[in-house]
Amino acid sequence: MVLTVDGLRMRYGETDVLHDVTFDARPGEVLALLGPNGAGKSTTIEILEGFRLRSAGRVEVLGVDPAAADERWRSRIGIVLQSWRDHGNWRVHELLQHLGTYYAPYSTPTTRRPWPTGELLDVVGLTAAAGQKIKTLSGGQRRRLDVAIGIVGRPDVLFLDEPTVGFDPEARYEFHDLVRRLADDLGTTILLTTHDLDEASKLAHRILVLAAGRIIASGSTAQLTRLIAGEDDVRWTVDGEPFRRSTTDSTALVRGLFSTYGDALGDLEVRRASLEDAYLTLVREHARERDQS
Ligand SMILES: Nc1ncnc2c1ncn2[C@@H]1O[C@H](COP(=O)(O)OP(=O)(O)OP(=O)(O)O)[C@@H](O)[C@H]1O
Repeated sequence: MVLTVDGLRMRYGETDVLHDVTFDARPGEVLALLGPNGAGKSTTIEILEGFRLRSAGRVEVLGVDPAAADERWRSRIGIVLQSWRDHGNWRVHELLQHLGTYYAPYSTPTTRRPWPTGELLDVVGLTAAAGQKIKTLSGGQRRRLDVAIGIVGRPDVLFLDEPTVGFDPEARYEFHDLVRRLADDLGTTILLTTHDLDEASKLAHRILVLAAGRIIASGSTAQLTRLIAGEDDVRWTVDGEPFRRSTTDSTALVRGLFSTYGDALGDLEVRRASLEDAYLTLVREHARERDQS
């Protein structure tokens, strides 16, 4: 396993913000951590990055406890922080070239470090902005630079905290493509947090839903949507009069409608349950249970 998290707990002062969080990740797996504000996503990711000391539990990243990790371990970890604000007067390619030098001693025959600047600029779509000063970049270009900084050392594990905030649709599409290539072609294991359910659904092999410091569900998009009963929303008209029903078996319902109404049936619409429905149901049910206990 590339990531192993077992019984992770985190307490700030008197408040427990992570209770018994357990999950793992295989090489090349993309995991998305979803959850409402304050659920503990950033805290979890910061513990895995070695930036926060946990209160209890076992955590291993590439077989090493991040709390006791050395520079060699750090050279294999990529982190995309919220936004790079330093070095405004540096040019994009200069900064990447400079940061890349830190990784050179950790190059191996199988993983050449750092990523050559020209290739990296191309991969993140910043070739045209290579000579620009960082302070002149647009918000989206800055975010692409953040991603480039995160992967300049060709990490084995990449942590992305809300990576596409502020991206336009094209930048988002390209970023998704990049994440998929990192995972599929290079075997990079990726843990990302996002509030964008569509993003989680497109990118992640597995989604972990975190609510109030606990993982309340995990699985692929299809598995999570299947967890929720009474999901599909079916609408139709009979002689112009509208009807609507929720059902777990829309195929059987539609078959019945055709046999009962034949040609009088119109405007048939079946809306499959989405990850959003599943997510909202899970989080609301969990909040209700907590309020009752
Ligand atoms: N340094 C800190 N000291 C005390 N409490 C903190 C600290 N950092 C975070 N918290 C609390 O821990 C809880 C989890 O916060 P965290 O930032 O991990 O959530 P999150 O899921 O990333 O939220 P968001 O979606 O809003 O980014 C919150 O209740 C937050 O107020």
